[in-house]
Amino acid sequence: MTVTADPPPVPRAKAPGLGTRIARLIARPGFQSWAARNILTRRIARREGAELFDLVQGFVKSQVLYALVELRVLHRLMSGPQTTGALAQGTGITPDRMLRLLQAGAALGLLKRRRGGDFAIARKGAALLGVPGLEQMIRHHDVLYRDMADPVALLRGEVETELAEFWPYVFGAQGANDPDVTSTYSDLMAQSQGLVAQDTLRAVSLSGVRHLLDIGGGFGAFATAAARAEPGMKVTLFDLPHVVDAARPRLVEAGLSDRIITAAGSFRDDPLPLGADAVSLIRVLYDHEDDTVSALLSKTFDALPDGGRLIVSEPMSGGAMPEPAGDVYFAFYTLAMRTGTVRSASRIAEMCKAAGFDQIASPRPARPYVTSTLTARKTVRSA
Ligand SMILES: C[S@@+](CC[C@H](N)C(=O)[O-])C[C@H]1O[C@@H](n2cnc3c(N)ncnc32)[C@H](O)[C@@H]1O
Repeated sequence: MTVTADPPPVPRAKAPGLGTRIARLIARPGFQSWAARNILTRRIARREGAELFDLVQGFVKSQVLYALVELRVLHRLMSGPQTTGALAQGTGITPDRMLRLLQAGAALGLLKRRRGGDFAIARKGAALLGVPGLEQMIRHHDVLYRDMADPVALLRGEVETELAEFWPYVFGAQGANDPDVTSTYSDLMAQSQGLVAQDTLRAVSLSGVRHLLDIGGGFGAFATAAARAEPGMKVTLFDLPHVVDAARPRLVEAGLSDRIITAAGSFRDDPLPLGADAVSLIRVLYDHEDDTVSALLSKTFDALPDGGRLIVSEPMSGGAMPEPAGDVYFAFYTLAMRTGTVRSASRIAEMCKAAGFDQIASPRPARPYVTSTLTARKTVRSA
């Protein structure tokens, strides 16, 4: 961890506003101990104290979760309640240390400690196993964890992050030609895509669309879900050559290869396929810097006919109303990727407007940690 000299003090406001005066009062240790005892404030003080401690121990919780997943404790409990000794077997972990992990898992609500001292799966633990891609996501966090070991250095841009190598396609079509690499990232993406597709299709109607162009469509999970939702609609899946090669057999397997055609290319360097009256960009923009996004939105605008629709779906920043998934997890994830960023719906709307789109709408997301959506239209104004 970098040893950081204290940054220079900021000038103290001579006539601070009410918010600052209250904050100065709350920050006094004497006030804190008074508030913890006072009958009117003690409930709030205790709740905030517990919330603060939760923030402090956040990384320990994540690492406990990682160990539970890595040791397949949740899976093993799906066969029924187990003793600590049975769960320690074959893990290389002594029973007393396994008990520590199990106690932690129970404290996190993933397991239940039973009266006899053995452990059972809890509802939340079972739900974790039922979310597609969640275990894989947790397991690849060893990389993010290392990248964030020194968050100040990460913010200063001094860390050669591993995530940047894990997702090399973001550096352009050239970096993505290793089939092993593209298949690793696309598997992880495809696992979580079902949920994203579900929430996107709930938030956005594709009714009336004849032909959808899914740019950066990965293995085709969204294309597949969209084609099933709109049986009369044709879909073109556009992505980098190796990704498209991997998507094709999946589309055949889904029995949709006649309605979903693939087009290989880079949206940076190649023209977009023409003929679609709607374009979807699902988890594509947040991988890229503003210049690339602006160029892509302009290209998309040009490729659409009058009245054409644009659908953007990805985790977003809360903007003026910061939000935990977008402004904590995804903001730092994209920082570790060293390209791209999460943007608020209003920032994406601004960029869409600059590209020529109008009728921009962003429905309230049902699960902002899964995705948020924005829609826009191309309206050609007669001179
Ligand atoms: C984060 S993934 C999202 C994939 C899919 N839409 C999903 O939500 O699962 C971003 C996708 O954009 C594709 N992509 C990245 N750069 C691209 C480029 N220059 N041209 C075309 N596709 C690109 C990647 O190959 C990848 O499939």
